Formats: sequence, C-alpha cells, structure tokens
Amino acid sequence: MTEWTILGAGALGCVIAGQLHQKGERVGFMLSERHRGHFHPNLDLITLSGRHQLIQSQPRFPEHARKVECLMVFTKAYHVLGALKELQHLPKSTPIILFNNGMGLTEQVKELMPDNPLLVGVCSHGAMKEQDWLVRHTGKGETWLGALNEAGKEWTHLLKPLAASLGHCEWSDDIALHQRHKLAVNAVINPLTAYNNISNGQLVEPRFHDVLEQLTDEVYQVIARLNGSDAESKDAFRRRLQQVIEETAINYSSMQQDLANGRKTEIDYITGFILKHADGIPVPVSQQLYDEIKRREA
Ligand SMILES: NC(=O)C1=CN([C@@H]2O[C@H](COP(=O)(O)OP(=O)(O)OC[C@H]3O[C@@H](n4cnc5c(N)ncnc54)[C@H](OP(=O)(O)O)[C@@H]3O)[C@@H](O)[C@H]2O)C=CC1
Ligand SMILES: CC(C)(CO)C(=O)C(=O)O
Repeated sequence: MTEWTILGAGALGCVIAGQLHQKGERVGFMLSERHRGHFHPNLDLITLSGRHQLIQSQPRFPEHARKVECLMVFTKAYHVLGALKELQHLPKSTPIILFNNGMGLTEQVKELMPDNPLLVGVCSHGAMKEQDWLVRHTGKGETWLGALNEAGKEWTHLLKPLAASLGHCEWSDDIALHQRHKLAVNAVINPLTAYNNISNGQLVEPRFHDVLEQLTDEVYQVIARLNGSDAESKDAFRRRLQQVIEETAINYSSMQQDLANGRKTEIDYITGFILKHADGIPVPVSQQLYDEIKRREA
C-alpha cells in the first residue's frame, strides 16, 4: 500500500490526511522548518458530523524525502516552488500531486521536477484550521485528478484509494479545464469579499449588485475564451456562482481571511491569471481589485 505524504499540513492537507487515515491508508506529514524541534501532538480533526478524530502521524522533514512514495502538495500557491526545491532527495519516480488553488505554476513545476510524474488535484472540499493541529472539515466536495506530464498519466490507479477515502475522485484528461472552472468562481468571490471585508453571503446585498455583475462578466469572458468549445454558458456560470455563494454564505473566503489576518493572498494565481489572459478583453474591475489587494498585502 502506497504511503501518502502530505506537504503542507494546513487546513486542507489535514482534512485530506484525516479522510485517508480513516480508510486505513498510510499517511505522513512533511513539515515546514518552523515545526523542527517542536513537540508534534496528534492531529485533531473535527469531521463533518462534529466528531473528533485523532490522527497519529510521524512528522518528516526534507531530509526524509528519499522515502516519499507519493507526494500531495497542499501549500498555498506561492509556497509550492519553494517547498518543492527543499526536497532535493525526492526520488524521480515519486508522483507529485498539486492541490493548490489558482493557476500559473505549471510550467515552473515542470521545469523544476522534469522527471517526476506530475499531477493536479482540483478539490472542492472545505477545510478550516482552528489552531495548530486542530482542523475542521467544513464541507464535502468533489476531487478531480489529471496529469500534467506524460509520466503523470501512469498514475490513474491513485483514483481508487482517493475515491474511497474522499467520497468522490474522478480522472480528467483535461485537468486545466477543471482548474479554470474553479478559478472562475474564486476570481469573483475571493477578491470582492477580501476587498470589502465581508462574508461570501453578503455579496448578494444590493450594494454589490453592479460590481458583482461586472466582475462576473469580465471573468466569464476570459475563462470562456480559454475554454473554447468546452465553455459553459454565461447563465450556467451565474447559477454555479450563485450556488457557491449560497452554500458558503456564512463562510469567509480564503482571500478575505488571509488579508484580514495580515497574510499573503493567492491573488497572483487567481485574479493575476485573469489579467494575464485577458488579451484585449476589458477587465477594469479585476485590475482595480488586484491593485488594491496587492497594495494592502504589502
Ligand atoms: N481550505 C480550503 O477549504 C481549501 C483550500 N484550497 C487550496 O489548498 C491550498 C492550501 O490551503 P489551506 O490548507 O487552506 O492553507 P493553509 O495555510 O491552512 O495550509 C498551508 C500549509 O502549508 C504549509 N507550508 C508552507 N510552506 C511549506 C514548506 N516549505 N514545507 C512544508 N509545509 C509548508 C504551511 O505550514 P506552516 O504555516 O505550518 O509553516 C501550512 O500549514 C491553497 O492553495 C488553497 O487555496 C482548495 C480548496 C479548499
Ligand atoms: C469557494 C470559495 C470561494 C469558498 O469560500 C473558496 O474556494 C475560497 O474561499 O477560496
């Protein structure tokens, strides 16, 4: 049985680790430097039903990389390259699955890890870190897996244990399409909620009607052009967006939380992607939100 190594023991990484562990899978955490020399308690995962599940796991650091059998990367997008660079001893045969939100890292990861099987996971589970080693699973979602390079295509067998543990996991031959699908929702909800310091549900208030409409339109046009014949209709995108807003109404988006807590956001990989691919499509709202959030981040 393959051991899953979780790089990025934050909210989502811990929730996925917990679900794998619950199904009897072997799981390990590859920790960041700040954890070295500290006591590592068992991970306390609060499941969707509110039950506490304690997960015992052997903490690992980059010098243990040569033993890693399958690496799942759950760091924020801006930490992915730095975290991978630390794993100099990672075997070239070890598959690496990137789960970060946003896009724009693919080429750099391919350059950095040219021999490893590379995959992407697009995951819509919800997770919240309440404190170090205490994580809450806040929403059940889907997981899509796809290859980033030829070697990655040999790892479709990972689906079975992932589907058994996560409730859903399917293979996609066009994983970038799934990434853009998710990115489109994030590119509307995240910067607007972060900029206005509001919960997702507050976006339906009349004062946000016009800006929400305009941003939805900008993001739709950019993503629809990239998706070509696979593009959803604008109404379908609106309905999907509305559904996420309703289902996560009481939640604060990850970007709102990052900005409100003085952390770096993933704006470069979400709104930054929209700006980069606008290619003549006017995107004034996206540009203004991007500039303002970058200014506040600094
Ligand atoms: N939370 C959610 O519901 C969802 C999140 N996502 C995406 O998943 C990704 C992770 O999100 P989330 O779990 O919320 O983020 P968190 O900030 O909670 O977790 C990220 C973790 O990465 C760790 N990390 C950073 N650098 C390194 C390193 N060099 N080596 C090892 N670990 C490192 C951090 O460690 P430490 O701070 O301890 O040093 C932190 O624990 C993001 O891209 C997010 O957008 C996608 C879907 C849902
Ligand atoms: C779907 C959404 C917007 C939920 O808050 C999210 O993925 C995020 O906050 O990053």
